[in-house]
Amino acid sequence: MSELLRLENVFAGYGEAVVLEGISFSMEEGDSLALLGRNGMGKTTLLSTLMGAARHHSGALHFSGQDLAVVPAHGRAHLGLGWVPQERDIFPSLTVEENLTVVSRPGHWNLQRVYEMFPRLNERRANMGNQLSGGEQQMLAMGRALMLNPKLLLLDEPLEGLAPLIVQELLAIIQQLTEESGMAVILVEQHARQILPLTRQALVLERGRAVYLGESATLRDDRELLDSWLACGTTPAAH
Ligand SMILES: Nc1ncnc2c1ncn2[C@@H]1O[C@H](COP(=O)(O)OP(=O)(O)OP(=O)(O)O)[C@@H](O)[C@H]1O
Repeated sequence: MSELLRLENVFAGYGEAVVLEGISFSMEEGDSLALLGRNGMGKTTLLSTLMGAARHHSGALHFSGQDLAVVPAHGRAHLGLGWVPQERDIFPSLTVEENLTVVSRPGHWNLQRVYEMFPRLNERRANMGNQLSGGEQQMLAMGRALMLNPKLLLLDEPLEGLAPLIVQELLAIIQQLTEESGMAVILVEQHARQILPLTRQALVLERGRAVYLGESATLRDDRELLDSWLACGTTPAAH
C-alpha cells in the first residue's frame, strides 16, 4: 500500500484565528481513521482544512503525491477527496437520482452500485431531496460522495441525530466502506465506541491539538483514555 495522505505539523483555522495546532498523521490507500473529540475541539476544522474551506496556516499537507496546500478548494474533489458535511447539503429540489448523478465521475461507484449499497435510495429514486427522512438524506449525501469515486472519503458525524435503527444500518454500511471498499475513510464522531471497531487508527483532538494518535483497538480497550478525552468510556453509546 502506498501513502495517500500526510500532514506534518499543520496549523490551520479561520482568518487569523488558529484552531488546529501542530497536527501530524498519515494514511495509506484504503486506510481508515476515527477522528474523535468533544464538541468544538477542531474535528470539522481538520476536514475543512483538507477540503480547502478552512485556512491552512503552515505545515505540510500532502495528498496523493501532491502538495494539497497549493490546490484550490474547487480542485480538491477532482484530486480524489470526497466530503460528506455534517449539514449533508443535498439539493432539495432535485430527485434522489438527480442528486446522485449531478456530480458523478467514472469509476467503481456508479448508480447501480450505490443503489445496491443503499436500497432505500433505490426505492426513493424519484423523490425530491426535501421529501427524505434524516437517515435517507444522510444516505443520499454518502451515495453522492461515492459517485465522485474518491480516494479518501470524509464523513462528518454521519450518525448525528438519527434513529437507532438507521444508525445500525449506517454503521453496517460504513463498516463495508472501511473494510472492503479499498477507499480510505476519515470518520468524525463524538461517540467513539460506535466507530472505533470500524477503523484502523484513531486521532483524538483536544482544543485543536492531537492527544492520541494510534491504533483504534488500543484506544477502544483503554477506558481511562476514553474517559479522560471523550467522556464516553463507561457511559453507554448515545444512540
Ligand atoms: N467558520 C468558522 N469561523 C471561525 N471559527 C470557527 C468556524 N468554524 C468553527 N470555528 C471554531 O473552531 C473551533 C473548532 O470547531 P470545529 O467545528 O472544528 O469543532 P468540532 O470538533 O468539529 O466540533 P463539533 O463536534 O461541535 O462539530 C471552535 O472553537 C469553533 O468555534
